[in-house]
Amino acid sequence: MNTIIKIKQVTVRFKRKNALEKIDCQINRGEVVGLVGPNGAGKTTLMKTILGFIPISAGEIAHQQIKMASLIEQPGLYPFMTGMEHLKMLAEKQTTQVEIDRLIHLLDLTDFINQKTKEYSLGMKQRLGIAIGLLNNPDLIILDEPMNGLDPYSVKLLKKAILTYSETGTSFLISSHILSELKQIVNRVLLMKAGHLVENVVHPELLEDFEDGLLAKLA
Ligand SMILES: Nc1ncnc2c1ncn2[C@@H]1O[C@H](COP(=O)(O)OP(=O)(O)OP(=O)(O)O)[C@@H](O)[C@H]1O
Repeated sequence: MNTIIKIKQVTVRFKRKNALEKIDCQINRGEVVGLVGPNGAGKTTLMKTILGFIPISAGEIAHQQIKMASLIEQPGLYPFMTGMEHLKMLAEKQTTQVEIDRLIHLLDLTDFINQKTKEYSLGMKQRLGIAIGLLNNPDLIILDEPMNGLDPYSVKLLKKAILTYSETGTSFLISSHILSELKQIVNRVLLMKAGHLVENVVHPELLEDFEDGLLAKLA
């Protein structure tokens, strides 16, 4: 298995509190990893630390030269630019119009892609944000609560996009409060509580059987 990032004994300390406590985990190429835990568990801190936005207090994050993308909170969009203008502006040289059109189709952005983003609903912004994240074929994309505020159709599109891209080698780290929300798409689930990784569920197809026990661990 091709590991693209390895988190070794990572601790993050904010003032007097450890938000992450000796976290050990890894993400493999093409893997969809869920990160589940209650409020304050440390999910966002772990994601921001992997992205290099938060300094590590102890431990190490090792990775090869990989391209990372993220969607944490709401996407930063320019209100007076259209969705298409965003995609064209942010596309790297090697990203073709065919790839842009594929993303527009996959996330069903066609009807509003030429509208200014100030006219977008929350769900439309989120779908465009995910398209932007996937735009330049990152090795790893980190999505913090991407299903928050999405209607069932948008959730379905997002899940399809995740599965499509993971099949061609993109890895995903996706956080959620809700274990069941991730069931159909993840290869593995990391459970976090109070800054600790409490479980690494390698057979998410068994989540159903163990869900009550796992939820009890998070309570
Ligand atoms: N910049 C910061 N300064 C001080 N403490 C922080 C900071 N950011 C996060 N924390 C603390 O670190 C802990 C983990 O927070 P984090 O946002 O990572 O949790 P989370 O699992 O993403 O929670 P939620 O599901 O509510 O988003 C919390 O106790 C939080 O108060």
